[in-house]
Amino acid sequence: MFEKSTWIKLPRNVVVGHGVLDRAAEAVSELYLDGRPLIVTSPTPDDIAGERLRKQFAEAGFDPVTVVVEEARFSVVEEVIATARAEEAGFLVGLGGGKPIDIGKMAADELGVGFVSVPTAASHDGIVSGRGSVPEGDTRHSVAADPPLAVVADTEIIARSPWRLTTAGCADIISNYTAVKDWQLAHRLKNVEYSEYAGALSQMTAEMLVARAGSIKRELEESAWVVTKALVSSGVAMSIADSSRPASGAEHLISHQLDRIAPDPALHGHQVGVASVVTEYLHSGDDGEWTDVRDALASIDAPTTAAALDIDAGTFVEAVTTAHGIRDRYTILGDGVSEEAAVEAATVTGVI
Ligand SMILES: NC(=O)C1=CN([C@@H]2O[C@H](COP(=O)(O)OP(=O)(O)OC[C@H]3O[C@@H](n4cnc5c(N)ncnc54)[C@H](OP(=O)(O)O)[C@@H]3O)[C@@H](O)[C@H]2O)C=CC1
Ligand SMILES: O=C(CO)COP(=O)(O)O
Ligand SMILES: [Zn+2]
Repeated sequence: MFEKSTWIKLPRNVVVGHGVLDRAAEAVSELYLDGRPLIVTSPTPDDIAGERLRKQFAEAGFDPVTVVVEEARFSVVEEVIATARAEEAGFLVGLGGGKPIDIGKMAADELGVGFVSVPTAASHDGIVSGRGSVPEGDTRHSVAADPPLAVVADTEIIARSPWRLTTAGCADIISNYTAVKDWQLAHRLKNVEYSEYAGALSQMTAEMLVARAGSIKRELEESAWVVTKALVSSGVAMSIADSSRPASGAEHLISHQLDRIAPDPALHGHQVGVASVVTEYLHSGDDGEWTDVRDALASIDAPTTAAALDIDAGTFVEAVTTAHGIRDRYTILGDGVSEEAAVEAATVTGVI
């Protein structure tokens, strides 16, 4: 008897482009959400776009309220939930980078209300995905949450955000190459469920971004367009898989571990990018494709070494040798990479 079933949760309206912030109320109106919006933002995005969003919602009859968050912590998620209840918010809008978007997404999920993502930076695929991540204690990797009902990504605003945030978003996408390899490996060795559609979409997203690396330049708004579309596509792959597997393998485990042990971790996308050079080497060896991953990162101006992350060699190697233990996710790290092997891989690839 055929017993398979699937339930794919996707954003309904994805609006990307120059000046689309002014269409946020229109995108939200189409969702038939009830009640007032609580805008969850952080100081800089609030300065850049808060007033424009509030005015627009007010003119559309939405009566918005705002909460400004400064840190990504569970206690802040609880504070946002309390504010949403006190203000009788009907839905939440995350305005900013990954921090306010994740907090808004997780609070909305807990409250059982709709969530709309309005990214002002394209720093990783969490701005469109059904994952929430708060860097606290042992839960550094993400937890499932409903994906945004709508994503409104204004490339004019994103293009003006710090360049390193955009290159981090690109590197998060480039890491999909090794994430898919890890997923396929886990499928072969551990019978982990694998989705051909999600795997192919994730890999193609990385390939398309690399093919368009020539358009990814500091001064071009097209960079914001290319990376945001790729982040949406990667988010869809995760939604199809109902897991972050298509976009998160061993390179993400290493980055999550760096977040725990490095005195001053770098941006998520930059860390996963550098780690994927090493995990690609572990997958395919000396003559393998690690140089392609490194060159792809270099082509979009992302770091390719631990030093460029401002992380010392010892800390990087420690992350590689201990990352397998932080999550029940089989990858090329297996049940642990020895220190010698980690040093060898990181040295041959020029990461340390
Ligand atoms: N859900 C997921 O799958 C993932 C989630 N994450 C989470 O995302 C967060 C990191 O994301 P990231 O985007 O780097 O974090 P932030 O939201 O902290 O943004 C990074 C910085 O950029 C500033 N900023 C945002 N937009 C603009 C803009 N347009 N112009 C100028 N400055 C701007 C922010 O200002 P300000 O200081 O005012 O906020 C902040 O200082 C972490 O909390 C991490 O846990 C990371 C990876 C995956
Ligand atoms: O960052 C992500 C995908 O790019 C989310 O992955 P995690 O589930 O490892 O947090
Ligand atoms: Zn990521």
